[in-house]
Amino acid sequence: MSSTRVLVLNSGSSSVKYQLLDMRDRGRLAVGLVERIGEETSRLRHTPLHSGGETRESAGPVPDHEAALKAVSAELAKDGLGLDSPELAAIGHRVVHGGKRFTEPTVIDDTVLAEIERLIPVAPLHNPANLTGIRTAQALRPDLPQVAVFDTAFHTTMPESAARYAIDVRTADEHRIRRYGFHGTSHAYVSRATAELLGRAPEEVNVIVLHLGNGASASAVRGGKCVETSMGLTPLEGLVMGTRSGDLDPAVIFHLVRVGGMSMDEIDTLLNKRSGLTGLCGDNDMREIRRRVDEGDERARLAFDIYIHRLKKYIGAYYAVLGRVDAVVFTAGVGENAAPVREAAIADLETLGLAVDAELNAVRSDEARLISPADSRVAVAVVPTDEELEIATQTYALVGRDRGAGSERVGE
Ligand SMILES: Nc1ncnc2c1ncn2[C@@H]1O[C@H](COP(=O)(O)OP(=O)(O)O)[C@@H](O)[C@H]1O
Ligand SMILES: CC(=O)OP(=O)(O)O
Ligand SMILES: [Mg+2]
Repeated sequence: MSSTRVLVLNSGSSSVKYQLLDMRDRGRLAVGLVERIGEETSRLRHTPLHSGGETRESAGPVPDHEAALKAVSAELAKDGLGLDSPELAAIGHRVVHGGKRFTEPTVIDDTVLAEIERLIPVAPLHNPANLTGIRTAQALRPDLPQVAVFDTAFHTTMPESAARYAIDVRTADEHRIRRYGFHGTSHAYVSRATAELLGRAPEEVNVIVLHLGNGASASAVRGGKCVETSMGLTPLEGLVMGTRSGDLDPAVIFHLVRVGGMSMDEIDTLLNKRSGLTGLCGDNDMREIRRRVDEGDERARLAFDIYIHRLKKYIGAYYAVLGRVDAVVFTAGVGENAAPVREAAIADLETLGLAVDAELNAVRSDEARLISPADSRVAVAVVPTDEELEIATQTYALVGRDRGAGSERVGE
């Protein structure tokens, strides 16, 4: 029997998203999500697509990522898709921080694990969850290749002028302080899919990608290569996010220590978990914020305005970086679903050739689509991201290459 299936695990700080795909047709056999890991109210949602089966939901505490993965494994087994299947070729993992070293998908061994662990201080919300996902999967299937696909990889093409902070070079080099960028798998997939939507080759088009999920980042992609992105050493820099502040005068931190008497850990928590939309108005979900705005809630209105103001600044900046822009594209939970965010971010940018058609913008769809008027100089688009498909594709390509032609024949 040939092994053509890939399980993809996207372990976030408090969730695990997963997909099982058959790489012969890149079809999804099962998809699911474990949310609110570590809380009393954890929830698992599993859909066995291969059998057209109903979505199954279960609630109850899932204490950590190891327990989450075991629960996922049990759900898959119920559909005969368990991790023990000989049809499984590999497990692909999203790993958020790969530092400077990992520019390509990588088969995980002890050295790779050690490097992901070394990078925990610069991705404290993400790399520990990624590591637990990998270790638990290794324990369940020690014989199977596990592949890491790094969020940072796509951004390694950024020129030094964009990647370096203007601080003392020796200090920066000693501590490997530079801008790495994140969500790269999404930026790569979406920029390519945008070129396809425009009917042009990726090498020909310049795109500004706005990945607006819970974490949010923008990138400027010239001819298929990233030249600038908004996240930096860590996923804290840049846009206003669900719970993260994004850009900030670094002196705010000195002030909070010296005048506010706060510890570094308290400030870390403040900026990563109690800031952004949550910090501004108490909610991080854009649906809830829009509902409150529509009811006339002033705090929610200000939070929304600050979110949009930052987004607009980045659109303008990346327009200038690229010089010529073919498309501005919205993706991820907010970008794909929140029409008011798209409308407000593009409003009053006609002089840049940017506009949104209200009717097209109001359409709800899972398809990649244009939302700019037909005569627009620059396309504005919504392109759903698919990090899991991209990770599966990269994982399968790598494992197929590594196994070589000979091993395929064994046992067939
Ligand atoms: N219909 C919707 N309208 C507005 N915002 C939405 C909608 N659906 C999802 N979102 C937003 O998308 C966010 C999650 O995006 P997602 O890309 O899944 O994030 P992550 O991968 O970081 O968990 C939610 O916090 C919510 O704000
Ligand atoms: C890197 C990052 O911010 O990821 P996420 O949006 O999944 O939190
Ligand atoms: Mg995401």
